[in-house]
Amino acid sequence: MASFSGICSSSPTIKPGNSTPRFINSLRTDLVSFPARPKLIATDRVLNLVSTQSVARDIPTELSRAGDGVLVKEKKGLEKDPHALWQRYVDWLYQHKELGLFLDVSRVGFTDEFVDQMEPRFQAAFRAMEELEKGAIANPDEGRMVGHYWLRDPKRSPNSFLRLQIENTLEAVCKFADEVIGGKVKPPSGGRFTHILSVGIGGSALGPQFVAEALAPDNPPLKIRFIDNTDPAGIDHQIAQLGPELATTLVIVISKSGGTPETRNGLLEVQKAFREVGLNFAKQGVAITQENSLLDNTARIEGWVARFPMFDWVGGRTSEMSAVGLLPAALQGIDIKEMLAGASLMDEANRTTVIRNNPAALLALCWYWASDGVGSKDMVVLPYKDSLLLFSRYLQQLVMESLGKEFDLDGNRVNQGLTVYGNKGSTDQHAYIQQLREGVHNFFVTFIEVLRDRPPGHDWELEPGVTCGDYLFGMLQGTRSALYSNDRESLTVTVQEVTPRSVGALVALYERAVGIYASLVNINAYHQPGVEAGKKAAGEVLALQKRVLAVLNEASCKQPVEPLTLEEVAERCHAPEDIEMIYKVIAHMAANDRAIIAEGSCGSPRSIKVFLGECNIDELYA
Ligand SMILES: O=P(O)(O)OC[C@H]1O[C@](O)(CO)[C@@H](O)[C@@H]1O
Repeated sequence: MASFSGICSSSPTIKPGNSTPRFINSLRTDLVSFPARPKLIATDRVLNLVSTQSVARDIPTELSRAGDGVLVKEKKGLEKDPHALWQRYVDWLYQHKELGLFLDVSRVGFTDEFVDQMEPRFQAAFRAMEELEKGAIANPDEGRMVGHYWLRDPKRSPNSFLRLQIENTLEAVCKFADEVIGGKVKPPSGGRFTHILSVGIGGSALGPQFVAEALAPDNPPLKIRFIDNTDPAGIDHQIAQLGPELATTLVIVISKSGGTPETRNGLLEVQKAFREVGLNFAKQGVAITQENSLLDNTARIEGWVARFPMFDWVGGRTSEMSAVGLLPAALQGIDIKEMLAGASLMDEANRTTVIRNNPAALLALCWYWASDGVGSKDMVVLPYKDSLLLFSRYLQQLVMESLGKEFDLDGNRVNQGLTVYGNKGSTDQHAYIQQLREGVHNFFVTFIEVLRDRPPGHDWELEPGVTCGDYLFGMLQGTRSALYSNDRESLTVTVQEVTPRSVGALVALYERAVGIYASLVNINAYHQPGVEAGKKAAGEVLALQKRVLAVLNEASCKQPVEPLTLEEVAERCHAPEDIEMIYKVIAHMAANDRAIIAEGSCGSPRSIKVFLGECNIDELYA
């Protein structure tokens, strides 16, 4: 059995100090400070953003003419003259020849003055990005470097150790994938691995899910399934769908921290399923995680088939080009080197400091304009291609977990963010486009267009001169025009084809746009402190549930059994203030036959008397 323990365990821990990090914060002396929560004052053709805070000295007079503390952004009506609009289209059209990628921002109404006014902020953002790529501590709260750009261009790593880590991991991923596909690494039952069951959540699932949907061939060497939740029925479904092929399934458990509860639960459930049919999980398990995490240690001690590293300096939501995204992709026969090449080319294009030549900066400019730099409008992402269906879901985490922040880098409460949702065109035309065209005006659209309809030689005309793909094209163009004519702004990203290269480029484009936009609005894009609150609260609920169980158990062991009211349970738990949560815990247990409602019903909480079906004496005296 191939062992990759060398890759995962021999690396010394990299301390930020090893790479002479610079603090991005120190760069920000020349950044403007931003309005915390601008009050919007709309006039006929002018929208004034009145800051509750100071604006920087370098805001051009045009913007700050209303006086200190006031940012005035002119919003003219959208250009409707066809000739002027065509000129705008031509003037602003961005093309990346080698990638076959275009970006059209002509249907976003920013003015030349606005671009000029934003110029100093963009230059500061470009400098911050340059420092980040050199190894600065770009995630100051967590004291971490942010290195996902090095994954596709390892020579940009701040030191040779990191470079080697990246290169070795890529080599190991390719070798392992070749050996699995070629049958050298095989399941204990013999034959070949036929399936992947990926267990992970958030950034440890969304990238692999998006890429599988976008790029996996119709008959991949290994078919992939995902467990990305702690929903037992969902987990059972995935395992049931595998059926006897569980014996030829490679289970890849992905977790940067190695301690995410949903992923741990998924792993325990899968291990149970293996035990039940007499399979040895360790012989089919692969871990992708940080060195010495709980998951890493479990995999090492239990002797799993392989372990691959997840680096401290790669965030979950930007991990698609690490082993997290590359291993599942390679096992599905996707050309991961092409994905990396596409991302690298896009990164290179995004290093220019000329806004109009920098596609990520153009995106950030449009986001800022459309949402007033405070997330006042939502971003609707509409790929007109079924295989890109999950792009909007992938972007939802990338953008919202990165930009949705309560405080800016100076500690001001800003409640920033940019809401992302979407599905696909033209399907959504028959769902919510009605509201986009005519209803509440709280969004801008990003169309994702793919020029190639089908592989060459497969197209046919379903009516004279018109193919199925022409309809899709027509729907996209029609929707774009119809929205614009009603003053709904949109931008369009066009790629020639959905290939590993273009998908890599799309991922890199949005990763950089998020980074630049975060600089523009002065927030840390690389941490997620808000997620902790929900996790902590979930832990408290489960702790309360254990107390409830102990109380009910004690009452249920009495002779005769003593059914308790909710008030009695709450009192015996010493948690009268948690009575509502206690009710919910009991209702959930009752729905799952783990508690018995002796009197009353869950619809009338005050009427309930409850006990446990079984008395656990051992627990009582534990
Ligand atoms: O890879 P992990 O550590 O299991 O985390 C999964 C996800 O959970 C989060 O930390 C937020 O809950 C995401 O940022 C991350 O992608």
